[in-house]
Amino acid sequence: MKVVHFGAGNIGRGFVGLLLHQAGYEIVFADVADALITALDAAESYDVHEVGQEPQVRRVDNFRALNSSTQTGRVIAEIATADMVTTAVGPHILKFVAPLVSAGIAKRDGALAPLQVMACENAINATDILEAAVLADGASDAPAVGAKAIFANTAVDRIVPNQAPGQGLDVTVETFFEWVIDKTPFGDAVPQIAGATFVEDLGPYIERKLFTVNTGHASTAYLGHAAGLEKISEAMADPRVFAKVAAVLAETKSLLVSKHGFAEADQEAYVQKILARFSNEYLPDTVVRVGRAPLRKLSRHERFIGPAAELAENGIKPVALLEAMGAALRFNDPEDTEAAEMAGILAANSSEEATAKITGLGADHPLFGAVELLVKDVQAG
Ligand SMILES: NC(=O)c1ccc[n+]([C@@H]2O[C@H](COP(=O)([O-])OP(=O)(O)OC[C@H]3O[C@@H](n4cnc5c(N)ncnc54)[C@H](O)[C@@H]3O)[C@@H](O)[C@H]2O)c1
Ligand SMILES: O=P(O)(O)OC[C@@H](O)[C@@H](O)[C@H](O)[C@H](O)CO
Repeated sequence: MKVVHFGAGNIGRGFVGLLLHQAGYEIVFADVADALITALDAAESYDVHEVGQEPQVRRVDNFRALNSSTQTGRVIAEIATADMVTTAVGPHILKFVAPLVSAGIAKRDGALAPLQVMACENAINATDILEAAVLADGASDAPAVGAKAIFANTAVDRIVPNQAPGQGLDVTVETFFEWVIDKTPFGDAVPQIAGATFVEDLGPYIERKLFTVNTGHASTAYLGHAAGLEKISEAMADPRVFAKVAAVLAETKSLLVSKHGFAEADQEAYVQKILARFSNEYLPDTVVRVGRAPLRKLSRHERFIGPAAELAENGIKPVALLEAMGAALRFNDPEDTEAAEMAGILAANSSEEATAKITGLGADHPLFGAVELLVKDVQAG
């Protein structure tokens, strides 16, 4: 069995690559970072260091690596004969990967079993985004794509920080992981991946993950950054940040319990587990990594506006979420291009225009006025 995996970064090597290796797949990593691809292709193996309680080291081998910007023909040929394509590149990058997936599907022998495509990104239904881009590419018409490939949404959860310089290809990760995959597109050909969970209705799991793990994580990052802290575990050790993050997760918990029918006690246990994961002091994770790309994180259906808008629609003011969003609007990591873009939007627009541009909310939405007040506050300096 062979998988072509786009994105040989943190989650690509430290989670998707590891689980698919353990499931017996040969991995062809495809990435645009030339030094990384050269090193991976020359290596026999790399190690995944799981840190925290019950630490482990796991070895990954049986892989090759290709540069997906300079070796496109070879990447397409690999996809044409692969069993699976996965991605971990970032939701905004899927449109750049799609033409290669589309060409690989077009080249595929119709007698082969359908290619199984899964985008492993932090976004609601990321695989649907990739599928839409593959269809828009037009190398094959929709019935031909439908006959030769199946697309399954997934929710992936494992904290993988940026890796220390000098660590080579090895990856440090937390011990916890969860990979939930929509079972319905696979029919009788559900892949055997130890550790992955296949479910009939993925929607609640994706929202639970994004609006608990990622909402809480981003809140920790922005509130920690505002407090002058560098590491996520340091932010969690600050009682004021911790209390605010816990309050954010109490708000999203109330939404998730009422919307999806998760048992209150189960969701509370999930929240407590996540707070402990953020506090893992063996994990060298930083507020700038977790806070990266604030415009993406503040967009309409993402981890802040998504749950806060639904709470407001239900007549509930999301107080703690709004405080975390205020910190997000002030995120000013000089290395982050979206932070600079956000500062430009805040400087060049009225509060109403900036609120609409950053959040995608309509001026008549019940959350709009409260977010506009945050925007005004940031604009006032
Ligand atoms: N790191 C985590 O804790 C974590 C956990 C769950 C999900 N995710 C999600 O996984 C995705 C990747 O995150 P990450 O932390 O691994 O980021 P990363 O920056 O470590 O890795 C992304 C990789 O994609 C590569 N890339 C960029 N453009 C590409 C292109 N056009 N073609 C092929 N490769 C390309 C980059 O060179 C990089 O190696 C994101 O959607 C993220 O939200 C991350
Ligand atoms: O990857 P992002 O930028 O969407 O979010 C940053 C972190 O919250 C994220 O990478 C988490 O570490 C991960 O989602 C845990 O499963």
